Amino acid sequence: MSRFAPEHLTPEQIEEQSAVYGPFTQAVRDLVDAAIRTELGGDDIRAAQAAVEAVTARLREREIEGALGVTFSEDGVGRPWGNAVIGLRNAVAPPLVVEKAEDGSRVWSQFHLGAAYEGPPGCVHGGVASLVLDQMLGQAAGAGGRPGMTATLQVHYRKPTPLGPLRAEAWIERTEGHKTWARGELTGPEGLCVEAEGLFILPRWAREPADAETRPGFFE
Ligand SMILES: CCCCCCCCCC(=O)SCCNC(=O)CCNC(=O)[C@H](O)C(C)(C)COP(=O)(O)OP(=O)(O)OC[C@H]1O[C@@H](n2cnc3c(N)ncnc32)[C@H](O)[C@@H]1OP(=O)(O)O
Repeated sequence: MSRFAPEHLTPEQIEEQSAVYGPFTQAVRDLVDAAIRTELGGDDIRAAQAAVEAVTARLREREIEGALGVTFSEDGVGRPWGNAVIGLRNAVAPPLVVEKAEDGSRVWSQFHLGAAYEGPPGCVHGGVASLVLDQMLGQAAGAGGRPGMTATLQVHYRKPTPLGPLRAEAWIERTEGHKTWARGELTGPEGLCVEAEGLFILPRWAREPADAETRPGFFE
């Protein structure tokens, strides 16, 4: 749990970093998509591999140890840039841009899942649907002032989820002490595909006063 770190950047510095890393990460996503779908072969692919390996070696000249974690500015706004679903700097993330209702009662996102997320032919992998809904339910809990970690997640696959444009929505169902039950759904152009319900718990280390010094801003 050491990767919740304060990093006091000004809004201008954050904007500057987003403007650099956001488009770069999108270019890496495009590379992944192109690598899956290209019909080139042989020498063209060997040349592309050498070019990609050269870029990777250049990037590794200066890198952090381990994962990116979540960094926070003084105003408490977090930057989960390494997150697998919403991370601005994570090319594995679609990424989802999550919107929330002003009163915090719901969150939703419209996004696109392409070839990199395929399970059944032409359809979203079930684990990816579950990944997206886990994040959305967690964000619904957070938006309602009830942040927590996923304790349970039950996923109901109602019909295959087509790759392409999708919408996810989530909300808090009920609360009890440090427990929050959230629900959500993933819909495609033809309607509901996946539903999920989950239990989110504010962990003991984040809620006990004895741990206040080590409590990350993430859970405040
Ligand atoms: C704004 C934020 C937006 C962020 C969105 C993030 C979305 C992404 C979400 C994730 O992917 S989180 C990663 C996946 N989840 C985990 O890795 C969680 C791993 N498990 C834990 O860290 C702890 O087990 C957990 C936080 C779930 C509970 O730890 P606690 O130390 O709080 O447990 P404690 O023993 O104090 O139990 C508190 C209560 O919860 C209950 N409980 C604990 N674990 C449970 C469980 N797994 N299922 C059901 N109930 C559980 C426990 O019985 C008890 O109930 P009672 O108060 O009624 O006695």
